[in-house]
Amino acid sequence: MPSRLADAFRAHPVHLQPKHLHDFTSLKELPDSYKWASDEDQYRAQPDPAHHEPVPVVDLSDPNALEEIGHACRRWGVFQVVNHGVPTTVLDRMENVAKGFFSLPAHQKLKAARSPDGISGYGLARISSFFPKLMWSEGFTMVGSPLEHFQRVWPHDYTQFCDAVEEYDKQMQKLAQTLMWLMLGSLGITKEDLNWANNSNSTTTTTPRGGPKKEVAAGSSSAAIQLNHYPACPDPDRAMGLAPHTDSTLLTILHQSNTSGLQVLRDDGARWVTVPPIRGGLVVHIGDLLHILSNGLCPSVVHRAVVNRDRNRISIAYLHGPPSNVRISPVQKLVGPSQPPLYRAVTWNEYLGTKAKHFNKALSSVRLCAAAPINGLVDAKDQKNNNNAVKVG
Ligand SMILES: O=C(O)CCC(=O)C(=O)O
Ligand SMILES: [Fe+2]
Repeated sequence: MPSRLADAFRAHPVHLQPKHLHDFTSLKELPDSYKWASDEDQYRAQPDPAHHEPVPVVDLSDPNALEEIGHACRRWGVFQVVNHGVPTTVLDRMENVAKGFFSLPAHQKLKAARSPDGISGYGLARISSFFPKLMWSEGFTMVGSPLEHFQRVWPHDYTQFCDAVEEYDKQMQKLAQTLMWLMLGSLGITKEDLNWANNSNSTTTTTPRGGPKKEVAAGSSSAAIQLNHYPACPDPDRAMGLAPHTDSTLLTILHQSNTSGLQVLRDDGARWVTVPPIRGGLVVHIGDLLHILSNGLCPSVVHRAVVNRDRNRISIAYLHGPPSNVRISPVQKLVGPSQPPLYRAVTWNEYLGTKAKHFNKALSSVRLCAAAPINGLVDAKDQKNNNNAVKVG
């Protein structure tokens, strides 16, 4: 089993490479390879109902924040946070890094291409290989320092971009820890209940730009930063920005630019609900590992990104996971004679490998008990014959 996050996909190389990406800006019509139609009807971009109950917004400075987070975690698996302490300037600076990178000509971006079995770099969404059609997006993943990639792309002014990422990472680490303990606290779980979490304060993703690689302290949590770009699309109703999925994290903190596109699945798969961008606000998703840790009490939210006709969209996901050596299993406190453990123990790396192999069936593949809730998702390849497949709209 790989012990470093960066090695999680070694055994599962992807065959769709960045060279398969089109130059989106030159396309005046949607090519067939991007048309999600007929067989993929369930995944077609559809408007969501205007008056659906909105995704909860939690003000972290509100004395009721813990209670509201508890409610959102159990009922939604997603919420937005405001007054979270991360300065808007830090978010804006990071958004500018993403905009700067994605607006480069294709040959420049390809200098930072992700290798087939690697985790970091520029490329198509990894989940693309599970679908017969391509997604209208491009991404850049950072695990560890982006220094090498940035030097290749911006040989003269990479430092300002590295600095923005480093500051973003620092702020997100802090917020992720705060949110994690609020989410767990709302379930009655304390630091004493998770021995691995006691010394996991010093987390690190990126390293200082010029300096030596920071050693990751034993017990420190791991993370990745994912930049996503969804260019304006000539036929948004037939395209898909990012197909429905759950995140393989404990939790994900998502910053979205001021263009909407993120949707979460609600009402047992009946409806997609848009998560509107809030200036300075951040979206928090529960990932599969927190779902496992909570013994199924908190759903890992199924979400997707749709695209727009006239506007580019950027999103930045901070993917927060446990220390790579830690086995995540349902917390003892939440297990009892009437609540048997629903999942077996997995490390983050092991789970990422499972996800790379089984995609939306990964959670059920680590399930111990038939009663464990799964979120109604099925692999696109199985959809034709499956009556319980997600219905959109
Ligand atoms: O762009 C978005 O809104 C969603 C991004 C996302 O789900 C991801 O990066 O995992
Ligand atoms: Fe996601």
